[in-house]
Amino acid sequence: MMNYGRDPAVPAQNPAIHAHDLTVVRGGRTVLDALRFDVLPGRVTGLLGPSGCGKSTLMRAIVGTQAKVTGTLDVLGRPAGDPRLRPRIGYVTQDPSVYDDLTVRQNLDYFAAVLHPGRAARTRRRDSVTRAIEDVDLTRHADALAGKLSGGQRSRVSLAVALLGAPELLVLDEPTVGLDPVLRRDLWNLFHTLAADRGTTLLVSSHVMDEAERCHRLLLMREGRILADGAPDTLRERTGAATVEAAFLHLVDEAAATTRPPQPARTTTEEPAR
Ligand SMILES: Nc1ncnc2c1ncn2[C@@H]1O[C@H](COP(=O)(O)OP(=O)(O)OP(=O)(O)O)[C@@H](O)[C@H]1O
Repeated sequence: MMNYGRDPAVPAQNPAIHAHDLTVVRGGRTVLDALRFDVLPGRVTGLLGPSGCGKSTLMRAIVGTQAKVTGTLDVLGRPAGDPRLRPRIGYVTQDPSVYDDLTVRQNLDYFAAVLHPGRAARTRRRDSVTRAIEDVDLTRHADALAGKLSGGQRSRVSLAVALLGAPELLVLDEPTVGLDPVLRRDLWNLFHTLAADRGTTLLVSSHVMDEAERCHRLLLMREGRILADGAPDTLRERTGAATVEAAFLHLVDEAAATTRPPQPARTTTEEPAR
């Protein structure tokens, strides 16, 4: 793995996520292979790589829902999966987790009641529901049934659920898939607002490389390994590439060149192919 070191613009802080030798085996296959990286607090970190490279598995490990995780994985200063982390982390999977027969507000009311139960928390629940709906720009649709919303709107309801408890860490698995360019831009603006105004740490996965340019920091993944981490500018400068996509391809070629096994010498005693 190539580590480009700390971004000089970022002060030394305890990482929000620290991984060392992080390995995950699924169905007998090593899906994450000895990963080592830090995610800085209060920043938007993009987890980028092609489909199947292990992004969702890594996110599941971070939020504590993945089995067969070995090595070190600390999240907000505690081992991943520690029950005390649950209210501090918001996680949005690729499939929106909303009830179609409830309105947007009813969906959020339900999850808020799980998060902050009891009569005494009523005002807090109402305020956090209203704020979460505003955050994802669904105020106009608050009373619409979730089942009648578009795919993009439904995924924003899921995001609103994750925002309810004002989590310190937001883990978002491909949140912009299927969204039109305007919504994608608005969501990225929201991510930056959350980081800047609330100090939230965001880890956002995508397989669309142009989204990389919107992140403070990047973790570039391929085939269960981290190819590089660093700020987009640093990655571009280090590889001499004009875009993060070109930098990624450069790093893929570089990694292939260093790991390619020596070619066996051709001999004349080989049996001819039939
Ligand atoms: N239960 C399983 N058993 C064996 N292999 C699995 C299992 N689940 C996932 N995998 C494999 O693990 C690898 C990583 O999957 P993962 O879902 O983490 O990738 P991803 O980068 O999130 O992909 P996508 O963007 O398509 O969701 C894939 O190659 C997948 O085939």
